[in-house]
Amino acid sequence: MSKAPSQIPADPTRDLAFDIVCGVVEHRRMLETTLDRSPLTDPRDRASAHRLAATVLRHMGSMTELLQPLLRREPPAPVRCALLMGVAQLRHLETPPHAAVGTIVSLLRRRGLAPFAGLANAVLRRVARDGDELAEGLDADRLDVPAWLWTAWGHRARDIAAGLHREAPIDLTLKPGAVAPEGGEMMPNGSVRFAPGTRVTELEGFEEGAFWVQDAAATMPARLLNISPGQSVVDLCAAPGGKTAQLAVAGAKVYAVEREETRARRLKQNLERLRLDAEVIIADALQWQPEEKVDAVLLDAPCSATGTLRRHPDVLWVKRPRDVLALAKDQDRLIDAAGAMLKPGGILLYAVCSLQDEEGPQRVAAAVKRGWVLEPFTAEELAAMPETLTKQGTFRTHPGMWAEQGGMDGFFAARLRKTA
Ligand SMILES: C[S@@+](CC[C@H](N)C(=O)[O-])C[C@H]1O[C@@H](n2cnc3c(N)ncnc32)[C@H](O)[C@@H]1O
Repeated sequence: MSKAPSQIPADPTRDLAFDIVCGVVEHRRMLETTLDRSPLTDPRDRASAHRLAATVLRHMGSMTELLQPLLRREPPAPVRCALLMGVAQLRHLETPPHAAVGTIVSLLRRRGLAPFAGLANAVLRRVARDGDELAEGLDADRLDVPAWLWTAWGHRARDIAAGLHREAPIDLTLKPGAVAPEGGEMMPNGSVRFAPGTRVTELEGFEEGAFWVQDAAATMPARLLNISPGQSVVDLCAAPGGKTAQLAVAGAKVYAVEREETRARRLKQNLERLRLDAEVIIADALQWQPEEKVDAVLLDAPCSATGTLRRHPDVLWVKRPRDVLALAKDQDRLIDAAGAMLKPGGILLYAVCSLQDEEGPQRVAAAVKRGWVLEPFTAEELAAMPETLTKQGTFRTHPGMWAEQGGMDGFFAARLRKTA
């Protein structure tokens, strides 16, 4: 006899993970959007739901392929999502088989999908028993990346895909003179690296503002601006403020421009915790102008964020090629808006956390055609990460780099000089 819904044990973590996965698969809804809407408040439950959903999204292509021979006909999308959660628990999260199967059967019953409970029970038991055999010969790296991205990444695709299968570590940037919290690994660029999932608010020095969270690759654009104390810098698209903090530490007069009010509030809070000074301006970078022209602009432009897929695997299945083209147009506009803020001869450091050529090298080539001059980075400037210097003198990273030490986010950066 099937259980009445009220007798089925509650499981808010898996309910939220299910909502996240279904949101991505059925509605192309970003993971954070579902998380923001969730009434679940306990931070540990939210973190567990996030981890389960992210694991599904990270391995979705290969797990879909693994399930294929076990399904006689295509199940409804929510049932497929629940099955994928079951496979993720069994094959990637080391959940004991009875729990992995039982929790998914209960989930289906709670969510009005009881007629599929038997199917889930049979399919997941089979995966628990014969999973290794079913996975044999599957090219997980290839299957877990949508075809359009695989093609766009060219010869780097396999290395990037392998990097995406690893959970991202947590990197800290230290304030000058601060002592690194215990347990971290010092990286060649000076970042201190901790294991994925580390709770930074519990690390020594957090309250005192000794550090902020920033991927090793993300530290480079602000550094490559080579700002001198007293220079004026506009940080465009600034929240949550990792790069603003670096510019403030360098002794610049910093104007941090952010369009979203809630994100600007977070930026202010971060600066307060770090006891650093910058003028935070809530404005659209396309409209705002400083009262006086500045020496430099750092533009960390809004982008497809494919460089941060390790942390945001939903982007794999939510973004489409046309999103990249639309973003590229905005990036051109932002580059020229930055030009209007600069003194003649001023420097623009253009950066995106994207792996796509359209948002990186192609934007720089287009800017050069419009009169900007590319000022190549030197080998000395990138001595800590020599593999990131391209032939053109731009900076480029991807998640397959530093593979032995846990990888890094994908970033692109170029230095452009305003001519007149
Ligand atoms: C990639 S994040 C920036 C990360 C940030 N630079 C850092 O290092 O912490 C992009 C930010 O740009 C903001 N943004 C997007 N378009 C904008 C615009 N036209 N004007 C100002 N801010 C914008 C977004 O709200 C978002 O906070």
